[in-house]
Amino acid sequence: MHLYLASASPRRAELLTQIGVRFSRLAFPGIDETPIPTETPAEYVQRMAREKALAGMAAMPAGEPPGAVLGADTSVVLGPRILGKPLDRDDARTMLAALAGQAHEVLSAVSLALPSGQQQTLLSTTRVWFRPLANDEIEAYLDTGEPFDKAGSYGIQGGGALLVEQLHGSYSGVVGLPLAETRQLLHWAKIPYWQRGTA
Ligand SMILES: Cc1cn([C@H]2C[C@H](O)[C@@H](COP(=O)(O)OP(=O)(O)OP(=O)(O)O)O2)c(=O)[nH]c1=O
Repeated sequence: MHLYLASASPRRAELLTQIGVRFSRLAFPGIDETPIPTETPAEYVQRMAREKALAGMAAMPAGEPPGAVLGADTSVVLGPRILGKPLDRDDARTMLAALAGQAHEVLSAVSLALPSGQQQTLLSTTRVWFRPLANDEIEAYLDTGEPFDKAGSYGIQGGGALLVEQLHGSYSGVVGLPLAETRQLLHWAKIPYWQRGTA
């Protein structure tokens, strides 16, 4: 069965390519990412991943071969707060100052929808420890431009690696696509990985 990736994130496409999966990217209209006040962060990221996969399925252009659609969502959670992508530099600064010297959780959900209507969603939780950060370091990191399209305002796969002291969980989950869980979903749908010639 063909696989479609319902994501605009270049990181998710790179991670799928890394594990040797053949797929096409699907352009789909954004979904409403507003949290429901009563849902937990774990419920929120799983709902987002599920809805992205379903929106991708609904937006599949007529004439395309039927296939499975993968969607994913990543949020940074600090205490009761869900930190999404920053609105602007001030917002990114506030997030980084809050994360400095603390542990937080990165929740990453991945969801696979099949043409039959079946769908499975899995969640990965990773604990990340940031070292303490001086204000001028936060400004210097903001100057790299890296924080602005990333949940929690950092990218562990880039210069943000220097903010992190320790991690317990899934590195790929922090980057945006938890690969152990993704492999389980691919296996469930009998979609092959470790294919040659995808990288
Ligand atoms: C914490 C962290 C997040 N991120 C990124 C992963 C996601 O792309 C982004 C979180 O936003 P998401 O809303 O999960 O995804 P997205 O809008 O980028 O892409 P999509 O089209 O699939 O909805 O933050 C990193 O790249 N590195 C990190 O260390």
